[in-house]
Amino acid sequence: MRSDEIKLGFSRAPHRSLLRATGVKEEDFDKPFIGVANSFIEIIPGHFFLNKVAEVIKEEIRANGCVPFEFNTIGVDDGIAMGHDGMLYSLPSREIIANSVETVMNAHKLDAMIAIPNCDKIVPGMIMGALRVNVPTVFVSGGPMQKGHTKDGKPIDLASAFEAVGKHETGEISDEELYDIECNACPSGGSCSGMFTANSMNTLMEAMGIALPGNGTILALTPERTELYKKAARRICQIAKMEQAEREKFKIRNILNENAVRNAFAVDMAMGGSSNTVLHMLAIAKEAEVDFNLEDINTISKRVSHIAKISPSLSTVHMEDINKAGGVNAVMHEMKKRGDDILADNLCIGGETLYEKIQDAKILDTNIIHTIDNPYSAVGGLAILYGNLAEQGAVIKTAGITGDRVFTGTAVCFNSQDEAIKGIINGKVKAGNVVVIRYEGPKGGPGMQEMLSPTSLIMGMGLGDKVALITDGRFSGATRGASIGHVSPEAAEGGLIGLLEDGDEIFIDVDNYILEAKLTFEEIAERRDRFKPIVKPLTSKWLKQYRALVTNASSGAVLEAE
Ligand SMILES: CC(C)(O)[C@@H](O)C(=O)O
Ligand SMILES: [Mg+2]
Repeated sequence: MRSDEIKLGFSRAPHRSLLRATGVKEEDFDKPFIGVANSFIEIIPGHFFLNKVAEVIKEEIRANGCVPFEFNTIGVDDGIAMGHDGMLYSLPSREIIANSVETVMNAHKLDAMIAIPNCDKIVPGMIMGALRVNVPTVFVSGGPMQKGHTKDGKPIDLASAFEAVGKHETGEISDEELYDIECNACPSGGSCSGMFTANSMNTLMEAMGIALPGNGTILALTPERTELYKKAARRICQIAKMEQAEREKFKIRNILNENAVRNAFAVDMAMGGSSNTVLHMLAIAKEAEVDFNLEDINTISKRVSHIAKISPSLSTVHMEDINKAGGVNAVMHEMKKRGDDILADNLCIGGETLYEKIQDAKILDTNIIHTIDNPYSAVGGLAILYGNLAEQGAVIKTAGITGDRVFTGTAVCFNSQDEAIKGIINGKVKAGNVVVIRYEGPKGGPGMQEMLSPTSLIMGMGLGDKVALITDGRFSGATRGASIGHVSPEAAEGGLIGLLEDGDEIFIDVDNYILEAKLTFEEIAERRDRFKPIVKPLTSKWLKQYRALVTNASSGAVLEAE
């Protein structure tokens, strides 16, 4: 056992002494030590109950002959950090989480891990940490939130709350209506109810085979979810007690391989996942040492049909509806009917292969999960655009476009999200504009802010199908409309987005993957000569460290040190 390093021999008497102080009994020294990577934190609705979840899991681990050691990571609630400089810390928190998991698991030589994430950055952070540690690992997320309802019964969620701010701004809704939405959009604990970033990542874990079926869709705080926690705990114990050769198969790098990464993107396409999945999956692929690049996404997108539309792309459908309609297994079973190359067969943490896992799954409601011959679209819900404005790529969630897929507009430039919010509210943005928000990339922000406030204001103010938005920052999973993010290279590293001026003509063609500024070589060269990138003043030591090490979005905004 890996934990023999801290358990065996006379030289480890002090180590055992310390372990005894934590409650380890004589008979426990023969058992596998399981790290329980939890993310209990009181300020996130998807996490405030995870202390109780960990208790259930630890009890099951003890009952199954292993010894649990719980530790916790931090988390940022993107919704609460939204629209102010708190969001600068959101993406960087992914690195702290990855580093925390690596630190605790490796410092104490634990044998296996069960990870309990839920919201946006906690999921990829824990996966990245787990990949560095590379022991058998089962993921089981806290679970999604129920959808909410207004007083008159209309389904709502967090996206409705953000868009309501724009509607209130234009006078379309009253103070009372805004208050009704505020009080009812988030009716329970869990990760916000739509296919936002958290639930997208929790769903992709099923496709990658690192979590058991139901992980993406079974509601939090339900008996069904508690069963899933227990099942996951039993499974990690089963694996931890296997003979070494058998156990080896379930080390996370043997499960989360190239096939798993490709399967994750395929499911993402079929279900219209958050644009943030691109950033996180690229970072995960890098950590797993899998050869996967941004360009590969369009190849997958062309092959996969979009068959499940969920909020924010379809405001009436939420994760609980997908669960009732058969869950992610039913989606995968249906997707596979389009061809053998849609999903690769691959070992899953439950012990079966992906094909075995989905073979009996059925769609129970074809209004919610469409059949393969009746897709929402024949291509997937995400696309990567290229052109002089995005030589290394930019991301758009095609599933969320409400207006034209070809758009020519004139640029209105803002050098930060704050400037953009003020500009939009003050009527600086008009139909036919392309809103440019720059210096919000991983380095420029720093931290690549998620911009649900500007995109929701645009939707809420009725400009959704009349303007486009491009940024080197990123969006929320709750963002809709022609919003193009992750523009790389970013302004802070000299990308053309930094050279744009008000009035420039910008051309977007989603189906041909184009994002271009209509500028001549001479114009660009002349502007580059007088270009001086803005460096935002920073007081935070952590954000300074982050800015020094972070790479751009086209490589997942990972930290790189020599
Ligand atoms: C606050 C949200 C909606 O959770 C957002 O963080 C996302 O990325 O989806
Ligand atoms: Mg987010």
